[in-house]
Amino acid sequence: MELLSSWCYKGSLPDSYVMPPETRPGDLIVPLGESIPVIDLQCRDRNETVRQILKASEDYGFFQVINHGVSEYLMDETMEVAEEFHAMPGSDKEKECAKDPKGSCKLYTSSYVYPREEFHLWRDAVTHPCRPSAEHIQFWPEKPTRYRKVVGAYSVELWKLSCRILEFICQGLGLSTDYLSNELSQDPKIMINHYPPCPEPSLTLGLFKHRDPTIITILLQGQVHGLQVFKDGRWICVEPIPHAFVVNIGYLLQIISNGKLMGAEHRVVTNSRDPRTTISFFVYPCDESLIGPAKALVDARNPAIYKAFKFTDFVATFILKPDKEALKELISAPLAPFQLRWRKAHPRGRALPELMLSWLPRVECASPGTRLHWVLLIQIPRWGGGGVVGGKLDGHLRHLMKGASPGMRLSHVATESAISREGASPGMRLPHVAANSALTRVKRVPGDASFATSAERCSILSGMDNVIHVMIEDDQAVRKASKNGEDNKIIRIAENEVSWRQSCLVGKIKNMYNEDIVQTSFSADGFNVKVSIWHELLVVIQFKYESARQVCWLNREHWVSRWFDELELLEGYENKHRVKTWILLSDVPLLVWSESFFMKLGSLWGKMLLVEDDTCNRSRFDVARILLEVHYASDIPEKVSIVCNGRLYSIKITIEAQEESRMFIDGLMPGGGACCLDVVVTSKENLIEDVHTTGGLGEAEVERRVVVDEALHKVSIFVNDGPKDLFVDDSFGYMELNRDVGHVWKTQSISNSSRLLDILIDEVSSFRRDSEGPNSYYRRRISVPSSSKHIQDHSNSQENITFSVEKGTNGVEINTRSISIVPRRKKKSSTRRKLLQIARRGTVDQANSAREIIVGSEGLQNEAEATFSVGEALVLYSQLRNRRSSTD
Ligand SMILES: O=C(O)CCC(=O)C(=O)O
Ligand SMILES: [Fe+2]
Repeated sequence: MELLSSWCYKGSLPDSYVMPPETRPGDLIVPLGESIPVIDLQCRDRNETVRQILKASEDYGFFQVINHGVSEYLMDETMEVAEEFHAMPGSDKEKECAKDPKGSCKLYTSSYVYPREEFHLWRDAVTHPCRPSAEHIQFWPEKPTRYRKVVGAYSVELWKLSCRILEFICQGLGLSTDYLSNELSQDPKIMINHYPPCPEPSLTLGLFKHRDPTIITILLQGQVHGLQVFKDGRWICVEPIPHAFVVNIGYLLQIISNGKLMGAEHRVVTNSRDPRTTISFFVYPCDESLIGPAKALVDARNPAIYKAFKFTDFVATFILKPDKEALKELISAPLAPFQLRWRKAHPRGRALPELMLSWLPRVECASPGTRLHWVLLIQIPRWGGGGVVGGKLDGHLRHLMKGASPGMRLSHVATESAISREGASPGMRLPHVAANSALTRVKRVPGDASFATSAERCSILSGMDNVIHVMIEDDQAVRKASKNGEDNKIIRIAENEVSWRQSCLVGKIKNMYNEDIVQTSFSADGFNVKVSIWHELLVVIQFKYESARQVCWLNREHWVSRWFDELELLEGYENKHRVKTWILLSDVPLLVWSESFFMKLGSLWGKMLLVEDDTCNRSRFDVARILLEVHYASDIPEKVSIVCNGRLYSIKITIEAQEESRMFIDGLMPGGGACCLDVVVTSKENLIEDVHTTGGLGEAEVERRVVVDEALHKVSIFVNDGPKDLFVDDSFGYMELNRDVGHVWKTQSISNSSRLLDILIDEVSSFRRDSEGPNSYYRRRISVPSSSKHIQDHSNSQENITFSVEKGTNGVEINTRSISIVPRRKKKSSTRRKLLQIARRGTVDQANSAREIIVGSEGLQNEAEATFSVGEALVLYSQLRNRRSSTD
């Protein structure tokens, strides 16, 4: 093995240096533009430095440091010595590097394994350990004569610099600052690389694309270009900056950080003009050190993706005898079966979600910006029968499912492709999939399986977290990958499996319609479409052909104005769609209680909009409230763990309210979650006083709410109460009433077989005391544009319906009607909760010239009951009307 620098100046590039085409640098002009971050270590604000370093380490795995404290004179001197060393005759270099019988100082060309190499690299290198210097310096070269002195001083300075940078990184990761200041970083080595000018730089490389097998590497790269970093499929040049150091995260730190930091891949290209000499300071662990993800960075949501191993074993498989399979075996954590997250609230109905487990892997797609969501449904035989529904299951996925947990049975896997509907028949005891896999909905039938308690489910689901990567690839790649039996952490989806999205639109149906109506109307217009529910207020409209979608899209004005509030192409919509969500955080340690903490925390899952005043002002510590904008409320975990001062704290997260969510008339969210009104509290004092006099609620239970929006939201309420025949489809009494009164309520049935109705009430109004005394009562006010004629018509009623006249809030006397209802039988369990929810919601007062209907109930002491009564009132009213028309 002859050193490159001994012969390279004569002649052309030998064949053994010509790389295979896919490895060659080819066009050597790598576009400038993006560059790796440059960080000033003299910055006074330590936290800012930490932030910059962490961000660069996450985004690039590379950064440059300036004002790092190492003397420029020493840097220059060391570079001179390095160049002088490589300029010496080969025989001298060999002699200078052979002083240690154990071979600690190594001189080689290309790589350690030159004789076994298929292709050689265009470089020479010398490397030796440098700490503790007393132990090693005796084996270092003595020529050039100042080698030991200068490189010795340089090693000391670089050691100090590396310790500083490691402390910054530890702090940024949330580890103790000395987490890496032990055997993990105690065995640094110097390597001096030399890349002579190369006759054919486009055909060969100075170093292959690689990750350093280090904790970090600090490189002095001199003035000659050559180093390139691979990011997002492109090569980025690392610009030489005079007297800066290039720092990169090594593979080992990637593992210790459990993948949070990136051990970025890089390579060295050569050039035909200038020799290039660089000095790497590799921060290595001691041989026997155990490497593995830091415990503090691992939890249920971030399961360990690596396992612990001995550094020597790593060196053996990564450097000495590179073997990808063996390396993977050595470092990869065993696969947990799959990641499951249980979605608490089903968007469409209370009874539906109970068995629904949503599986929302972190997704990596081939095309940036696309995001796939998977919903996975598991049926557990104990809780309901049923078989496997939808057979077309990705092989990898099926494999993953095996052994999920004894007793579990896979019933249904839905991807975004409409694959799994077949086989499901109405009435089947099948949980319902809707949220993320609109096309797989199976209609629920009353009397579905009885469901397990949440505690049972949670215990089954615990310990099953793992992250699955989903990729979209063309068919060929899929076939190839499955032949190779590739890592089943990656699920490959053939491009054609997702191309159906190109024939879809996504829309928000106007409140008075439902998906069945829209589907019928599309058919009437000659479009063969399938309309499926997606998220809470959205539908996906799938056309048979992309061209049909095109036609509809071009005519969208027409469609939108008739049926939809919004209509969009499906592709890309997922990333755009966002919902506002209030989040309650309980058990927050006081140690971290600050606005900035909450801002940071919320930003983990979406865009932080607001930290509630009470939280900022520390008016209460039992719970903190923040408002977030997220893609999916299900992106928010149920629990988050934070480490502070070395202690682990668990913060409980409750999704409290969601913009424009629907809720049942009893104040419950479909699915049993909390309700979601955004309303303005006009006066806290009033509210408290009012509530006091009802005798039902204590002051402490009344809570001020923050206004989300200037405008008051429309509120949708589901009514699931009332005589069956009146609550079917559009034929029930409400519609009648609405038409007469002037579209007071827009109604919507959810499904043909269901008695759930959706009533949109334009405005929710205040608790209002109408009179003093024992018979005082509170009313719920609903503003509607009503016809006074109609009201007059019915101003005398039997059946407990009475009408009265009141002053409008704008001072104009208008006709209003009060429907008094006999109080319902007292509701048991949830009444108090409802009451609290309503009470918290507070009052709304809005100047409104509209006529008003007040629905209250004498003797009723809470608005929840009154709310219930809306339905009842309407039923009574429509009965009354029916009777009247039959007597007419
Ligand atoms: O010489 C360079 O620019 C980079 C050297 C390098 O990547 C290494 O030594 O691992
Ligand atoms: Fe490297």
